[in-house]
Amino acid sequence: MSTLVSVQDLKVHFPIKRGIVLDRTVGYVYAVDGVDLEIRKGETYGLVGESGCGKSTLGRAMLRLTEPTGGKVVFDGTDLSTMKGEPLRKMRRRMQMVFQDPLSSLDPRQSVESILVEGLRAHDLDKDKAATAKRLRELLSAVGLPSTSLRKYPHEFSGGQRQRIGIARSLSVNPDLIVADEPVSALDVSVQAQVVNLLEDLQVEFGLTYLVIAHDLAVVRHISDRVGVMYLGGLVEEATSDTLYAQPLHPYTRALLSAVPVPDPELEDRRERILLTGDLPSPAAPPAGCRFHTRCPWRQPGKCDTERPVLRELAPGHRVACHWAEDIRDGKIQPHSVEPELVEVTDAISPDLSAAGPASVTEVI
Ligand SMILES: Nc1ncnc2c1ncn2[C@@H]1O[C@H](COP(=O)(O)OP(=O)(O)OP(=O)(O)O)[C@@H](O)[C@H]1O
Repeated sequence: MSTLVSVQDLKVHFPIKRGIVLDRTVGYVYAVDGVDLEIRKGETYGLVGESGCGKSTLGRAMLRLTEPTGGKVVFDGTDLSTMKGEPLRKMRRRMQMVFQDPLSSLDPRQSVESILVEGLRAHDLDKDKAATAKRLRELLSAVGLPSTSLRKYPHEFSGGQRQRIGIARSLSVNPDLIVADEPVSALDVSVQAQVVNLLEDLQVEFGLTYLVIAHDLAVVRHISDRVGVMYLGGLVEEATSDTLYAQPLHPYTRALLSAVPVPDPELEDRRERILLTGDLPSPAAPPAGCRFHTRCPWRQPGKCDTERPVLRELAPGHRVACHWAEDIRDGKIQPHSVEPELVEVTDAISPDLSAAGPASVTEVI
């Protein structure tokens, strides 16, 4: 499979401003801090991690909806980082986004017809009236809604139906890539599977490539060919879905998966449970060395707190950013309890960090 998107050392650092006219930069939120990944044509790449680890920012920076601070995004052979104006707008047609909350991403004052036509108009695809009308009917039928929906407004639909409208809108311009940011987490569990199945059917029908962002490991496992795990702005592990769930190697991935119950009672009894201590550090003051070392049950004396591990390939297609991944895999080192470290936050940057977290351990396990 050839590569559709290549992300190289991507960084998004949001400045923390102070002063009466916010003219002083007193620090940065390192939301995405050096991510390398590739998404292949036709695949579904799942991105998981705790709230605030930078998943949405990475997705938005890939589409240049958020301006990267550094690094490159190459889309189908073209470097997006240097594109501007009309060429960038044209390229955007090929990359669309589906959002978490369909109610807030659809304008309540617009009918479904005008929501869909607006998407087409943005890319000059609404010139022929008859062709547009036909396209709208096709789109609704593709997402399983009747053509009578065109005259209705978002509030007249259920959550699942609204998400179908959001999906139809993103499909309207014939994209190659869809970034779906928590596409089912705002929906009732009973309709989540229907929307996931719809996304899968549409992928086959229209030859789509997906980046699915989710905190729910079960959703990601079900839908993804490959999965990347993020922690504090960096990718810590990446593998095929089956490998990642069967043999997680990074301590953080192990902790995340150890929190997921297994339906088989015998396996459930034997399930490894790793309790992470301490809060997720602030992305404005990430720990030195390995970002996970302050909470890592496998942490060793030496380089964990001084040297940031690179993402390296341990087996074909299985990349891990941990100094001790082989020893963990071979059972040469065992988890131990971790004393939570006090992370110093200076007064200059602390008040604004409420938006940046912290997330408590209970969100992980
Ligand atoms: N526009 C912005 N300005 C400043 N900080 C931001 C901005 N957008 C995101 N952040 C911060 O960047 C970090 C990463 O946020 P992001 O939304 O990408 O994480 P996430 O993993 O998608 O979390 P969630 O699932 O809660 O959305 C957070 O600390 C967030 O507060």
